[in-house]
Amino acid sequence: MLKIKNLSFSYNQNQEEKQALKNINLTIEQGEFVGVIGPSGAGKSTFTMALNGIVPHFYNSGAFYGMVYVEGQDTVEVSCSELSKTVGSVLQDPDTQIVTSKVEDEIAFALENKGLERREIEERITESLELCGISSLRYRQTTELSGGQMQRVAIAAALAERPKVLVLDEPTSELDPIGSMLIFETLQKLNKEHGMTIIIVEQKVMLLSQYCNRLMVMKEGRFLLDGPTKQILEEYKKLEELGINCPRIVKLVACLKEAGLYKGDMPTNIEETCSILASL
Ligand SMILES: Nc1ncnc2c1ncn2[C@@H]1O[C@H](COP(=O)(O)OP(=O)(O)OP(=O)(O)O)[C@@H](O)[C@H]1O
Repeated sequence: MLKIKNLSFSYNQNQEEKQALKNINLTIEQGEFVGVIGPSGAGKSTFTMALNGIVPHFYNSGAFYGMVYVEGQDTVEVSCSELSKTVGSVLQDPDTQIVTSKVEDEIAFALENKGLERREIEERITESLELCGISSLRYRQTTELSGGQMQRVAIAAALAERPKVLVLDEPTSELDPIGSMLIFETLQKLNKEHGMTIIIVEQKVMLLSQYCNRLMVMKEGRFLLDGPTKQILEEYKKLEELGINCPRIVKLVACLKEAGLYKGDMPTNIEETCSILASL
């Protein structure tokens, strides 16, 4: 479980510096699959970094107020490496995350540091590469990888650690639609079968609608909307005002609602939309 109390953060101690996070209070239960959206500069990356301890540990010239508890651990009290046993992270820029020269070494790196046996490490490398659809990259040099391949290697490395909580910051930004869907399918499997808590910042709202059970909408350091996915999609007018491009299925059903032709729930996927259309 993640519990955040009165969290505020600015990157600079300067009082006039704009706060990147402003008095955030929320709880995320174990097993939730949470999508975070919001315009550029809203504070999404800063929020993810507050969950894995990068904020405040790597930004110690900043001003951090409040508390973030991850599975009962206070992120200020516990080091990032200790926290990483519970929280896996996929950063926005995989270049900054990848530290070894060969893909399989990248996956093995944290596992070796944890002192796992060679056989266990082998199993986890094979499994996580398969889950991310990149088994063929196992013996490749990391410097030869495309941006999308790097993203998948970073995700595979995080998954191999089997964290209770996985925080991902735009992990599909360099992937095509099929590659992006494959990542979401993998995350869904881990969420459903292993109860992994997933918090993902993502621009592709359609994917979030399909896979997340909760959506949180951020602007200027605050969460303006937070609730079950369907409920947040009902707020399509506010989403558009915030500059968030709603999925086409939401736009279509919104037109039906406004024309008085449909009064039910907002769909979250194509199948639900088709049955709404068929019922008309
Ligand atoms: N290293 C930093 N030093 C100073 N200010 C920063 C730093 N990183 C981010 N900020 C500021 O903090 C605020 C929140 O930025 P953040 O990157 O968290 O937003 P975001 O929603 O993730 O944006 P994007 O979608 O563009 O990645 C912005 O005003 C940004 O300029």
